[in-house]
Amino acid sequence: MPDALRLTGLTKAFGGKPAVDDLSLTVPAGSFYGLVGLNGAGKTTSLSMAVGLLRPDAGRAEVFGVDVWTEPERAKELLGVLPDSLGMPERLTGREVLTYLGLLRGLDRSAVDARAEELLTVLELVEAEKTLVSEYSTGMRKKIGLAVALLHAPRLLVLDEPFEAVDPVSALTVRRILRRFIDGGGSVVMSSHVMALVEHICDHVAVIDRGRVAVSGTVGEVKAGRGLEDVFVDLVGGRVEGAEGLAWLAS
Ligand SMILES: Nc1ncnc2c1ncn2[C@@H]1O[C@H](COP(=O)(O)OP(=O)(O)OP(=O)(O)O)[C@@H](O)[C@H]1O
Repeated sequence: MPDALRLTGLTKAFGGKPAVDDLSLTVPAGSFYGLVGLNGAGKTTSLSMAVGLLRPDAGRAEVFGVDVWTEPERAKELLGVLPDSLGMPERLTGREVLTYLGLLRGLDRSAVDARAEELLTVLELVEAEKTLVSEYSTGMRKKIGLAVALLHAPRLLVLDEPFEAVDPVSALTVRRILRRFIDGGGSVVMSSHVMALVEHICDHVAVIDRGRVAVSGTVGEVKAGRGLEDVFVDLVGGRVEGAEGLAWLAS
């Protein structure tokens, strides 16, 4: 079986400043892959190029062997995406968003209705289903975004910080949903800043540093008997200044 995601030499600069620099990464089918890195390391830019939301300056992105840029329609059938900033139809309710996007993706009405019902229930958005998306909290937006990503039963989920701002109970639900998705043959790539979470739920991890892959592999290989946080800080944290200044805070 082809790899779920294969990124080869992805490169992107903004205003001449490299954000992603010749980044290559392979996500095996069936894996739960975590991407970690400091703020501004290039995770969102890489994931956006990986799913066809941002055109790379150079490099390729393939989903199950399908090139995201030359065969976008085929690739998008295989992909479920939770982007960093959700461009949602703000004047629709959560249910309306699911119905609208489900029909747009070619699902028939009864399938859309049944799946929307189930997703809203499982993600505990039933109370909010009459509320316009513009009035959703940050965590609710993440959850409806995840529902949108799952709606057409993709084979690969690409999730930019899916747990950010999600309450602990919902986080557990999302973890269960993702686990079930993997157990059913799906593959997941997600970015996160929470090392403990990545260590616990992912089987593969890549540390992104200044637009490149600093290290990647199975979580066991990357950790090499240590904690993921220690490995991460050793790899990318050494140049960070401490908080020795700020003496005025103690006054
Ligand atoms: N649209 C843009 N215009 C200009 N610069 C950008 C743009 N998008 C990203 N960058 C820059 O590219 C670099 C990588 O940003 P990116 O958002 O990919 O990092 P990240 O690893 O996702 O960070 P975070 O963990 O804070 O979300 C940063 O220096 C950022 O300022």
